[in-house]
Amino acid sequence: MAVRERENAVKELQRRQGVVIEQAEQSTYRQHAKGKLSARRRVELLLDPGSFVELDALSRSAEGTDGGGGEHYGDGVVTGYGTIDRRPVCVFSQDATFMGGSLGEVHARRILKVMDLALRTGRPIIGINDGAGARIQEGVVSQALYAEIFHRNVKASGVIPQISLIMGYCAGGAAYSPALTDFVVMVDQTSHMFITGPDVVKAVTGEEIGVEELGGARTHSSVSGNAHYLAADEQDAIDYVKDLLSFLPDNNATFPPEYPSETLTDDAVDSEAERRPKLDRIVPTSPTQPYDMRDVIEQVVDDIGLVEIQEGYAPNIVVGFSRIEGASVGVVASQPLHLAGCLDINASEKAARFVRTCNSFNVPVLTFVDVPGFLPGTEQEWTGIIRRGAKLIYAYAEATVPLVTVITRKAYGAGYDVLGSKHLGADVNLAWPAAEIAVMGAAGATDIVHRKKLAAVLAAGGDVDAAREELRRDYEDRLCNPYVAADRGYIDAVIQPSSTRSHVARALRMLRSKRDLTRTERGNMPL
Ligand SMILES: CCCC(=O)SCCNC(=O)CCNC(=O)[C@H](O)C(C)(C)COP(=O)(O)OP(=O)(O)OC[C@H]1O[C@@H](n2cnc3c(N)ncnc32)[C@H](O)[C@@H]1OP(=O)(O)O
Repeated sequence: MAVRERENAVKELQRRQGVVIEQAEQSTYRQHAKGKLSARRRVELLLDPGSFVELDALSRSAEGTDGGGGEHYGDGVVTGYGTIDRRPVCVFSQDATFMGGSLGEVHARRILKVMDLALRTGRPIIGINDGAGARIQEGVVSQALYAEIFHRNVKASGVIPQISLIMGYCAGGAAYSPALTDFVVMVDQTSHMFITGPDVVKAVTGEEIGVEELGGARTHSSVSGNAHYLAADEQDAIDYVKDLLSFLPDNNATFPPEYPSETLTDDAVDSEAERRPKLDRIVPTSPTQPYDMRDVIEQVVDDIGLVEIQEGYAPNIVVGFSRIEGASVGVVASQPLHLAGCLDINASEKAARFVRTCNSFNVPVLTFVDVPGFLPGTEQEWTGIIRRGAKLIYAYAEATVPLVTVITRKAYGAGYDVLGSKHLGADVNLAWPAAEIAVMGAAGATDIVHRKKLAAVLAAGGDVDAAREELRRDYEDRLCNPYVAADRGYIDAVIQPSSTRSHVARALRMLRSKRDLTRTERGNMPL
């Protein structure tokens, strides 16, 4: 190539790059007018400074489908890779200022390409969704390519972490891609997800509802459970994603990163310095008085505390990530502050999904139990507590990551079995001295088991209340304590609450080498 031709070729590249920059500036201006950040700026904030490498920046939408906008690059999406906390990740970010961020052929192929790259290289993928779903002008091609994205989401499920940020509209079938990912983060007031919008809802059902109430971030964080975090603004959403990634490995064949932390000494259990005396006073003496299980968690995990997931949804169970001795741990805890910590459908599904997420990504599960059982009532029975509660049993029973369980107070009935019991495969089970491990509480059990005896006392004109109290005490002493379970090895140790952190830390340290060694395809048959 002659020198002049080469100079012209470089000039043409620079011209095209100039168009991309101009487009980006226009997009920024239009998004700011709506109180939102541009697609590119979001990527910049998410990734380490200067680490973003864009792919397909000069791709163009198929001729005639770009709304007559002339030369336009990128087709309404920014894709590429970079690093977060120096760990490589892949990313895509939809640009709502081009054809509403709708998914046309080139737009979709860019997303598919970066998803494939993430899967091939075993890197997390973060999708920033801000688009109008299938591009109407591209018809079935757009629908088909959405299905290809769903297909990739499923192939990547449990293999690499997939995180969705919703930063605008995510409407129609498009919402199923985030739903297939591990975590969905929404921004208060500016994120909206729905299968059909308010107009269609009104036309079909006659119901009048606004877009915020139908599919806003608050609705999905507290009512539907579709969102895992309600961010105050876009920066908060991005910070939460970074936090999540710090607890997860790059893929299911590796382990989460470890962070510097104070390691407990080997004689930690009796070391005064490592005791957390507040734990000895947290559980109230009355079995019906609530307390905040988060106070217990804070005393056991490292100083970073708990990064909660689905905080506003099914608050009768708390789930989230933390660290112990600098290593990731997933925490599941019944919460006596709500519904007395009963398990219901929403709590069961929330916890089951979280246990499965931890199991996919080699994160040990630490369970705290104060559960009076499953929530009674027709509403729960008719909406499937049997089938949907069983999901939690399934999740624990299939988990192969280290499982450590601490019973702080009640572990009644099926609640005992379901929440990380030894019988479902937990590795280390601990109980506090006042734990009540039994089929049910003392009052209910006394009335059922001693109904005839109490009726006889009544008929004879005796003091029924005194008789009931005596029988209740007898039940508490004989059956409603941690020692019947400890006798049989269902509980490995009854521990003083203040030494819980040391016990848990040492158990997790011992379990670090736990692997699923029972896979039958490696069996050595007697040939
Ligand atoms: C398997 C997947 C199947 C699906 O995705 S089905 C879902 C199909 N999508 C939809 O039903 C959403 C249709 N769009 C809307 O409801 C609204 O545009 C939406 C998302 C609520 C945003 O509303 P606004 O913020 O008021 O914006 P707007 O309506 O003025 O639109 C901005 C520009 O985007 C364009 N646009 C919106 N949705 C589009 C689409 N699906 N395909 C192609 N272009 C689309 C719209 O024409 C407008 O363009 P322009 O700026 O006027 O040139």
